[in-house]
Amino acid sequence: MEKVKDKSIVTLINLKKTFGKNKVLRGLNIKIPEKRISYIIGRSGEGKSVTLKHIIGILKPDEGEVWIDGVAMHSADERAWENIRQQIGTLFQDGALFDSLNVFENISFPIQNHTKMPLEKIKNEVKNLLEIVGLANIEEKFPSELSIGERKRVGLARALALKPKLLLYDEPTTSMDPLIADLIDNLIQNTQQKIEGITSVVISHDITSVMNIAEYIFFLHEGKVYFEGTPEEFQTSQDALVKQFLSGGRNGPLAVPIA
Ligand SMILES: Nc1ncnc2c1ncn2[C@@H]1O[C@H](COP(=O)(O)OP(=O)(O)OP(=O)(O)O)[C@@H](O)[C@H]1O
Repeated sequence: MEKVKDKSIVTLINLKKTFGKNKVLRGLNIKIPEKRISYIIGRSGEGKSVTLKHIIGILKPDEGEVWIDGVAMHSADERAWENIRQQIGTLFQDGALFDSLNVFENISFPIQNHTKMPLEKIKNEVKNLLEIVGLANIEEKFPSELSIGERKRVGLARALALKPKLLLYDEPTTSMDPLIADLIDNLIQNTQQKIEGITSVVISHDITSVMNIAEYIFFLHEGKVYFEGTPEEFQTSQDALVKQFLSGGRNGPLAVPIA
């Protein structure tokens, strides 16, 4: 299989994706740095989720290249995608837990599906995963008995179950009150610190979270990366669009405010 030399875990090259007349990605270039927390940000509808879906292979590009961990996924078959997806943990907006399964069954689901680990070991593993996300002794509970924050934590524990190299968060703090948003920001940061070598990618338009915890930022606009850099570079940018995004204001080149 084709390999690249660079060490970025995800590289998207000149990615193009159109739905009907809607040109969503128009030549997107992204190189996600390894072992850091990167944010992909931008206005609603700019293609953040579409980008994420290309990274997990739910969507295929019309044009362009998707490289994951050195493998050319744009020319890969479904089997190769299944293999690579085992290295990717995804935390969807609502945690995406199975309502009819308890916490133990939810977290152990990927382990039971993809490994032959004996039950006793799985029990230990689930306990460890719960510990990483700051929970204990809730294995028997069902999702309906959990708070939003707990559901997110359980979703994260499940995303971590197969020890992924890459962790994707889809709008983790959207429509959360500021206290829960803070808690989730801490969770993202703690997870990054606790799991050696992991790379985190967060899709967000929550500018507070971005500035609190991003180590690197990609700002999408009109189907491309309009600006990329560290939070400091973002904050000191004199670009009118970047400044408007930061302030969330109505005044600036963006016709509609951000959030
Ligand atoms: N499967 C699809 N079929 C048709 N159009 C789609 C599909 N998926 C996304 N789109 C369109 O692509 C555009 C970008 O959507 P996307 O969900 O990536 O935006 P976003 O930047 O994540 O926005 P938000 O912050 O609101 O979630 C939208 O206009 C959306 O309607």
